[in-house]
Amino acid sequence: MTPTSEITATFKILLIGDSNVGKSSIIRRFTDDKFLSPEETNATIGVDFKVTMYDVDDKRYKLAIWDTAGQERFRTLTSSYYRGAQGVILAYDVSSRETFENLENWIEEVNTYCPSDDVVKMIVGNKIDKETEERVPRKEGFEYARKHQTLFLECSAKTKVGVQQAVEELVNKIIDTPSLWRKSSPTKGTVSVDESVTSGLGSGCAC
Ligand SMILES: Nc1nc2c(ncn2[C@@H]2O[C@H](COP(=O)(O)OP(=O)(O)OP(=O)(O)O)[C@@H](O)[C@H]2O)c(=O)[nH]1
Repeated sequence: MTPTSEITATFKILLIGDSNVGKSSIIRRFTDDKFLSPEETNATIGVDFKVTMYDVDDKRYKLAIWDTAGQERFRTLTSSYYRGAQGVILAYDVSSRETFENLENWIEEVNTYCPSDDVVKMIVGNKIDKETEERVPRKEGFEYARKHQTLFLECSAKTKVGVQQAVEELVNKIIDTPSLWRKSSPTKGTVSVDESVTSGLGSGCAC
């Protein structure tokens, strides 16, 4: 595939979920194919984001993936995180039932800030490499996602399993739902993007 350098659209994707479930690690694995050891990771403060390209069907999409703090005290300006987002990944840690149960609060937050028709949601159970008897069964995660009409996948940022698939499945769903991102642009014949996506980029740290 030789995608043109023209960007068809920019998508804003948000990762939310309890502290320590591995949101930053999922993003780092997806964008840099790296995993940092526990000693090397720090809690996210406020919000951070990474920008990466996604090529599919000879088209190029720009992904701005926002990494939000799980810790309440580091969460500020919550409503602005959601502005202009087309996709939200709600992450939990399969080895921590508490983080799974707290999805209820995160779903509520998404529903408060994003009308359900405006955003594609995906629930992701991370850390499947961890062997623990308390593991939240895959079936339970799947059923929960079905109840809330979201996509669902399990993954491990550590071993890489499922990470790329999770992000790509979400993005493909956004691409397949043009009403989420297309603004009519009859004269140019190209897609323009909600300006709040790109204006949000200016306020973050592109590290
Ligand atoms: N075993 C295992 N550990 C992981 C995995 N993903 C992340 N971790 C570890 O879990 C810890 C938390 O990871 P982070 O990516 O910082 O978690 P976070 O959700 O971004 O945390 P906040 O920034 O506080 O919201 C770190 O010690 C990571 O090394 C995984 O897939 N498997």
